[in-house]
Amino acid sequence: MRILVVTAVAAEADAVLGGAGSRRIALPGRPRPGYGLRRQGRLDVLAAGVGPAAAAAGTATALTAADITGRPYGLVVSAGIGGGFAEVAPVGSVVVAESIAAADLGAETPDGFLPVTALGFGTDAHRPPEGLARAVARATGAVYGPVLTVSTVTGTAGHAAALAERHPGAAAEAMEGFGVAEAAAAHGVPVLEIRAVSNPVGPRDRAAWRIPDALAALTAAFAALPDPLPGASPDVPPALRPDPEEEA
Ligand SMILES: O=C(O)c1cccc(C(=O)CC[C@H]2O[C@@H](n3cnc4c(=O)[nH]cnc43)[C@H](O)[C@@H]2O)c1
Repeated sequence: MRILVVTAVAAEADAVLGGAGSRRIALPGRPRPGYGLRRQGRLDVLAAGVGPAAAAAGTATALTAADITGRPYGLVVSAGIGGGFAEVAPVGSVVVAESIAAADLGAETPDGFLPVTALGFGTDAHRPPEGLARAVARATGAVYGPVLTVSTVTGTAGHAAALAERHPGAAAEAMEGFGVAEAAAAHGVPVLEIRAVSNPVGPRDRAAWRIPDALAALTAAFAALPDPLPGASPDVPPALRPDPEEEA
């Protein structure tokens, strides 16, 4: 099964590839310097940029290109470093997402935050295949819990507490997972999110981020992935995929 791994920056893509050789693959469009797609074995690793919009654009481009060339992906993985909710996922730990939630997509009201679904629109969370996500968490020694996608890194204890209250059991936050998951869902491809914790979610202290340690944990997690992944769907060319409308 071909797997598309989407990171924000090149350092995270390097960590996923773990220092082993990779081949650069051309994608349609004009990726900015430092961003692009590299292939190593069953993994294609794309550094697509920071934030959910860049992540969705890059992921959708790679999925469409793969479909057109008749070599579709069977799984998409959003991967990188992230903030950890200290009680659940300390710095240096790895988190595999039970759910991928758009934590700041919605409206602020005098009575608090309303998710986009409460406004009558769209989706506010994607759920990775449970058996697969749990198996990956077991194999990598990761925490299995909700991962939040935010467009603004949390910088106060108060906001961290509000997020934890709205998302019981929240393990980590990062800035791309929901964008990757939206693109994967539009293509009918399952999604996972794997985050290595570089900093606690809370009061901003950029100097305390443990980025090298988190990148090393990300490398170890990808090295520990089972091959083949248990329960992952085999490649199915898009023309042969069931039409969900017909199935309903
Ligand atoms: O400066 C470096 O060497 C470096 C290496 C790898 C990654 C970075 C980044 O700054 C990546 C930004 C990326 O990190 C995620 N992230 C990390 N911590 C948090 C957080 O507390 N809240 C939200 N996002 C976080 C995020 O996904 C960004 O894309 C630098």
